[in-house]
Amino acid sequence: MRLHRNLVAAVVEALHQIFVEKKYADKVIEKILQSNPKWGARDRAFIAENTYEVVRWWRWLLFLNEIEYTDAYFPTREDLWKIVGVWQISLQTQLPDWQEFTGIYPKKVFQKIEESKKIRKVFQSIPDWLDEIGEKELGKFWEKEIYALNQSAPVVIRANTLKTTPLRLQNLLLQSDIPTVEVKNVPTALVLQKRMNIFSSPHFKNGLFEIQDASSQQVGTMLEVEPAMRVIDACAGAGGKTLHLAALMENKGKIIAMDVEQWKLDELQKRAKRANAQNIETKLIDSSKVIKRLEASADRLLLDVPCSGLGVLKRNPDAKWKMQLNFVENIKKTQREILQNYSSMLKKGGKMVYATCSILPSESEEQVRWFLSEQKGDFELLEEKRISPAQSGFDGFYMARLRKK
Ligand SMILES: C[S@@+](CC[C@H](N)C(=O)[O-])C[C@H]1O[C@@H](n2cnc3c(N)ncnc32)[C@H](O)[C@@H]1O
Repeated sequence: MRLHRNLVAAVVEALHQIFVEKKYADKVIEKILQSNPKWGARDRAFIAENTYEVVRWWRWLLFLNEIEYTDAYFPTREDLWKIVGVWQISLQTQLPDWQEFTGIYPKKVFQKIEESKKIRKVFQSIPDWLDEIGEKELGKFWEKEIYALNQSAPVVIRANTLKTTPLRLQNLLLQSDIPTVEVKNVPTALVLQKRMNIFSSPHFKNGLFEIQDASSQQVGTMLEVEPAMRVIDACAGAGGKTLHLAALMENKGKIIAMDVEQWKLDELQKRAKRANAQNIETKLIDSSKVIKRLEASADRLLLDVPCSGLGVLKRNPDAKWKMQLNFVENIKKTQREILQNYSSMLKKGGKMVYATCSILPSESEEQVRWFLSEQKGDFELLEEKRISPAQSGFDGFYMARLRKK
C-alpha cells in the first residue's frame, strides 16, 4: 500500500489530540474528518482506521519504538510520526523515504515484535492494572477474552420493527450496495459485510434502523416486556435499549426512561422521534424523591447500570488508557446503590433485568449474588447470561433477570 503524506499527517494530528490534549478518540476523528471535505471515502477510512489501531496498539507500539510506557508520557509530533511508521511496518508496508521516518529500521522492528510476544500486557497492549484484574477475575479465560477485545468491532444494526422488518431492511440495504448477514438467535440484528459510514444512509435518517451490537440487543429481549405494560428503564442514557423496548412493546403501554444526565435524555427524545417510538416519557433523576414517587409502579424494570465498559473495548480502545482501577472500584459502589434503591420501583411479581457491558464477574454475577442476599428472599434469580467476546465475536455483556416475589 502507498502512503499519502497528508493522510499520515492527519493521523498524527488526531493522535496528538488524543494522547497530548487527552480528547476522546471518536470526537477527534469526527472533527478531523470534517476538516477536509476533499477527502474521499477511502481517505477517511484510512485516517479513522489507522488512528483507532494506533490507539489500540499504543503500548505495544511504544515498546517497538523503545519508548517506556507510562501514564505520564506525552508524545512529541516527531515521536508520533515514528509510531505511525512502525505501525505501518508491522502491517508489512514499505515505508516511503520521508525525513520523518528516518531512524526506523524494519529488521529491528521485527526483532522487537518477537520480543514483545513474551510479555502479555505488552503484546496485548493493555495497562498493568487491566492485565492483573483480568487474570484475577477470569483466570485461564482472560487470554482469549483480551485477544478478542483487541479485534476491530463489526458494525451491527437493529432493524426498527416499528417501521420495517429485518428482511425488508436487508433487501433495501442490499439495493444500496450494503450487504448484511443475520445473527443466529438475535432476530432484529444485521451485521454489515463491509465497513462504511452507515449514519449517512437515508434509511438511517428515516429511522429504519439503529446501530446496536448483537449482545446489547439481547438485553431488551431478556426483560420479557409485553405491549400493555408499564416499564421503567432507569439508566436509559441516550436510549439504545429504550428504543428496542418500545419496538418490542409495539408502541403500546408506557416506558419511563430515566437518567441522571438531561443531555442524554434529550438525545433519546430525538432518536425516539426518528424511530417513531411514541410510548416513551423521559424523567431526569435529580433527587431520590423521583425514585420514591415511582415505588412499586413498574411491571418491568431495566437496570442497564454504569460500568467499566470493559466488554466494549473493541469499540472504545482509548478507554483502557483513560480508565484507572479506582474508577472500576467506585462504579461497583454505584451499581450496588442502584440495585438497592431502584429495585423498589418494581411491583410485586414484576421482573427486572440487571445488565452490564463488562467482562468482570465482580461487576456482574457477584453484584447480583450480593443483591439477592441483601434482599433476604424477596427476589429470585430467573435467568442469567454472560456473552463472551471471544465466543460470540460481539461485545462482552452480562444480564440477569430477577423476579420480585
Ligand atoms: C450503560 S449506560 C446506559 C446505556 C443505555 N441504556 C443504552 O442502551 O444506550 C449507563 C447510564 O447510567 C447513567 N447513570 C449513571 N449513574 C446513574 C444513577 N445513579 N442513576 C441512573 N442512571 C445513572 C449514565 O448517565 C449512563 O447513561
